[in-house]
Amino acid sequence: MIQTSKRLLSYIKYHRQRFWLGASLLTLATALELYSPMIAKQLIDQVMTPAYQTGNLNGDLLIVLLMSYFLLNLIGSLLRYNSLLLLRKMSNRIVKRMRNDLFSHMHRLPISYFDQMPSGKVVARITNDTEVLRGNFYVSVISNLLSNFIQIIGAFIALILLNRILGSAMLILIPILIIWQHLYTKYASRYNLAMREYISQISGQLNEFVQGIAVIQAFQKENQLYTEFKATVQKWFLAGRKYLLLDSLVAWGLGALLRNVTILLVITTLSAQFLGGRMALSAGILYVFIDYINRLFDPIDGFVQTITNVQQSLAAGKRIFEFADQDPESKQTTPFFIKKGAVTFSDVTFGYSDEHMILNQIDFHVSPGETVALVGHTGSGKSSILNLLFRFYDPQKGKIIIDDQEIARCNRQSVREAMAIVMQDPYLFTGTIASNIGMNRLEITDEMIKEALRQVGASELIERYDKGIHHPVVEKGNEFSSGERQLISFARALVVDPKILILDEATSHVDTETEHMIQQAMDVVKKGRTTFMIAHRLSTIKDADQIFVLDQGRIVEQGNHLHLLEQNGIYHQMYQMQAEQL
Ligand SMILES: Nc1ncnc2c1ncn2[C@@H]1O[C@H](COP(=O)(O)OP(=O)(O)OP(=O)(O)O)[C@@H](O)[C@H]1O
Repeated sequence: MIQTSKRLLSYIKYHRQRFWLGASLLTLATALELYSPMIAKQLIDQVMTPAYQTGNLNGDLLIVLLMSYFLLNLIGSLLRYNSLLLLRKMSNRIVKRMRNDLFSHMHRLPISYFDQMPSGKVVARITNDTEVLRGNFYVSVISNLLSNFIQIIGAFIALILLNRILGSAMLILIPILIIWQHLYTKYASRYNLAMREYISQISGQLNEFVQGIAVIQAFQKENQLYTEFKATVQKWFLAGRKYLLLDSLVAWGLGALLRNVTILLVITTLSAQFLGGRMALSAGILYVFIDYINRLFDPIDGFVQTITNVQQSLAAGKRIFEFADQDPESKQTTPFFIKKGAVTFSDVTFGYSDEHMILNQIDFHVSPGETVALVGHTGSGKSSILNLLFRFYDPQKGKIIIDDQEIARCNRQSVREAMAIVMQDPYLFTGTIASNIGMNRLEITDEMIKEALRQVGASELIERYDKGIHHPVVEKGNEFSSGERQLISFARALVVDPKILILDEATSHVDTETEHMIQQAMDVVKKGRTTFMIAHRLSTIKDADQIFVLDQGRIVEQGNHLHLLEQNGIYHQMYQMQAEQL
């Protein structure tokens, strides 16, 4: 908690001037407002009481005091307004910085982090949690704590100056309030944290629902997901109810009770000070005493809300820092240079977790320009080999060497830049056809993009739209067929002219005609490059120079198509089965 508060406060250092100016204005505003009951006291004791007793009204003094009261409060309001403005500006800037930092941190995290973390939770860290800090912490918490603190101290000093004994006696309120706040904080934080956790789960479920809406509807999973969603909302509701009950009881019920009892005790004590039928103190003092007691309790009531805000902010801060503290991928600086594209896997063993290995002692060598096909039953480890080659993950044991350089020792980005990958389900970004192919790299011109589209046989996409390759792409390219999305991603791979190309099951989801079109595009893209491909249809890999047959994370057969058929093993069986299905 203390650690989180310190870290949250440390962001203020970027906006020191704004903060100190805001805090000083707020202190001044609170102090000025605190002085106003003293003017009211003068008004009662020096103008109204004598006027009643003598029948003469001191008009000049009345005007001076009324004007002073008015001016004091006006200046106080203006100062408070300006200080809040400064603190809000500071808060917006801090959250802007945090969001940018978190975003850039996010894409330095290893892919394995996202395997365990639902995307909704990551989104919630960068949007909701930072928003809590913006609204609650950097404005409400800081300004309330500061002005409440000054108001409480000021009110106590004023009460002691007005009546030393009674004022000092009221210091007894301090331990009572501390115990009260302690108990409240203890129980409220439990429910508060639970509520935030459920909110985070709700946003995770929503995210999953929106992303998978097509599959959900196709498999009529709406009811099941709705039931799960309702259950989480119910948990949030129950935690919220407990929190509300506690909050109402402590914040409002007990607060009002304590305030009224204090006022009653003070009035009783003061009214006992009668001397010969006359009060020993003025009406002004009685008024000012009650006013300061109210001013003492106002921040105390507000304090409970502030504590709620502090807790919400600390919980949000804790989650943000947990995310920010995730170790980013180690950053090697050695640049990776690719000359020919020779790939060697040497005794590679790998698992997504250290306990369970998925690939075992994988050994192979691929010469520059060769086409390699990976085949095997589902879950045999084909995609995992490509994940390692592209350095989405690093192996636990063994080496992956490209052109004499061990990729695990080289800068990840430069390894990835040397290759191009065409994924099973190509992802199109919001932008245009051109930006999805050139990926906003300045060295790639419109002409190069058009040429790439022509080469993969997608000239039609250039002519179809008024804006040509600058036709907008929205919603992950839903407007395009899966074959067209595939062709766009081939053009994306082709335009960077990579030495190594990775094709993940590019033809498994399309019809025969599109497959033929994609097959032709693949032949164009593969030319002159080392290509790794996974294809479930064995007919598409007949021409591969090497075929690796995987079974339970091991290469069990290896060779070209004819060689593997002769071996009469798994490949032969798979080929026969597919031939029978045709
Ligand atoms: N991100 C991941 N985290 C944990 N385990 C994973 C992950 N990705 C894959 N696996 C596991 O690794 C094993 C091999 O998966 P892989 O995707 O490499 O197989 P594959 O041969 O490509 O299968 P398919 O043909 O179905 O795509 C599977 O048992 C799978 O459950």
